[in-house]
Amino acid sequence: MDQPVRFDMGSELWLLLEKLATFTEGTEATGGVTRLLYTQPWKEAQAFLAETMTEAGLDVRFDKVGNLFGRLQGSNPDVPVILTGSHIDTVRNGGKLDGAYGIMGGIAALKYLKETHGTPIHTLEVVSFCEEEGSRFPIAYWGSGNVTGLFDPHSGQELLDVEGTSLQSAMEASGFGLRGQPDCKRGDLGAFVELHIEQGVILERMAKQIGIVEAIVGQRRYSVSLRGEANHAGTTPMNMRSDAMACAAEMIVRLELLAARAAALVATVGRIQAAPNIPNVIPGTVEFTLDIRHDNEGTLSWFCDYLFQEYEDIANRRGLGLAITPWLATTPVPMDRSLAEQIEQVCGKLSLSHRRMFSGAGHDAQLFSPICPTAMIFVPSKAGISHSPDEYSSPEQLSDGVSVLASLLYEMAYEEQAT
Ligand SMILES: NC(=O)NC(NC(N)=O)C(=O)[O-]
Ligand SMILES: [Zn+2]
Ligand SMILES: [Zn+2]
Repeated sequence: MDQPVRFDMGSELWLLLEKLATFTEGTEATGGVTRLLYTQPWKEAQAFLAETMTEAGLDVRFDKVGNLFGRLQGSNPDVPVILTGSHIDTVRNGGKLDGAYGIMGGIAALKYLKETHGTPIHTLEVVSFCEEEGSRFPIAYWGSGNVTGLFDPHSGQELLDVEGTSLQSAMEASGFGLRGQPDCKRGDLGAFVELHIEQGVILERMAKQIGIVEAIVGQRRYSVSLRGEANHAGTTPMNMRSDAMACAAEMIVRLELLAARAAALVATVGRIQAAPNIPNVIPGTVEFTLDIRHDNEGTLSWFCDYLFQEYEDIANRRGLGLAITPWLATTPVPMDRSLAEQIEQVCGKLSLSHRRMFSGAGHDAQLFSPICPTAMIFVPSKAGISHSPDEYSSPEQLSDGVSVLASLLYEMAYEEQAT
């Protein structure tokens, strides 16, 4: 490919993404998408993607945990595979693009390369990772974590969703996690490139068409459990309460105050559950989640240690029991420098404005960075909105991202690499 090609495929992409978005729990009145791991909408979406990959001329297969791969076989079986793709699961009432765009864009890129340039030297694959968000079970990156060896396919017995269903049983009910199915861990990967929406407002504010990710922030997730005493809302004087909800409220306000003081750190309480969750009963127990992120591992650790000491003091002063359970810890991860430079050059050839940046969102790419050269390509998000039905990027922006991905994959897989 002497001169990279700038596609105009955004409208087609949007049609495919709109179709993918129909695979959702309930028809959210807000137009949001809810597609959680191993649910019926998840199965239907993976089946639709398998069809789409097949129509694109790719060889299709699932691995043991339900990761879906579309393969464009290369001429040289002795060189590593170049992988692209993203995750098919969503948050509850999320958008149409987070994850889905990287899969659909990867399929479109491989389809174009096969039809235009035939067989590559390196095998190219596009993957639909079964899960990344951590929205159903207290684990994130289940898909890429099994491909990179971080997780074992049969380590999900103890992981329960809010209904008490284990990941293992949900996986088997979906036809995965069975003996004889292909293993997940890959040892043949030469690079991973993920196309994704920015999910932030920097590219829009800076009027840049492409984001080149230099690093992905570190992330910690916890469950905080408080044990007080359920009691009558009408007959229990204020100074005789062991109120788990009031304690949680004090902790959540404290979290916001401390995070606001720690530059560039973000902290979120996304879920809270009270029991017995009845208006006229003082909550005896409350459980809430913490999601804390920063681009520096030392700051992340320091902040969590400081916060949890404060939580101990608050719980002791109020006479409540406190348990803090970690369930996700990822360190800040750099992307591959030379791939970032290569993307910069592709953007130049395509006359696409671009800038280097951090990702405040987590991505499957962060699990590949330690095992092979890894890169991420961002396209702008309207008003920076994501994890919301209002998540939007224009057809032109989506198309620009695929143009960059296709040009980069061509250079990586079709051109003899300088040794
Ligand atoms: N692309 C994402 O939205 N990733 C999300 N998921 C994880 N696992 O980080 C997140 O919360 O940032
Ligand atoms: Zn997400
Ligand atoms: Zn994502």
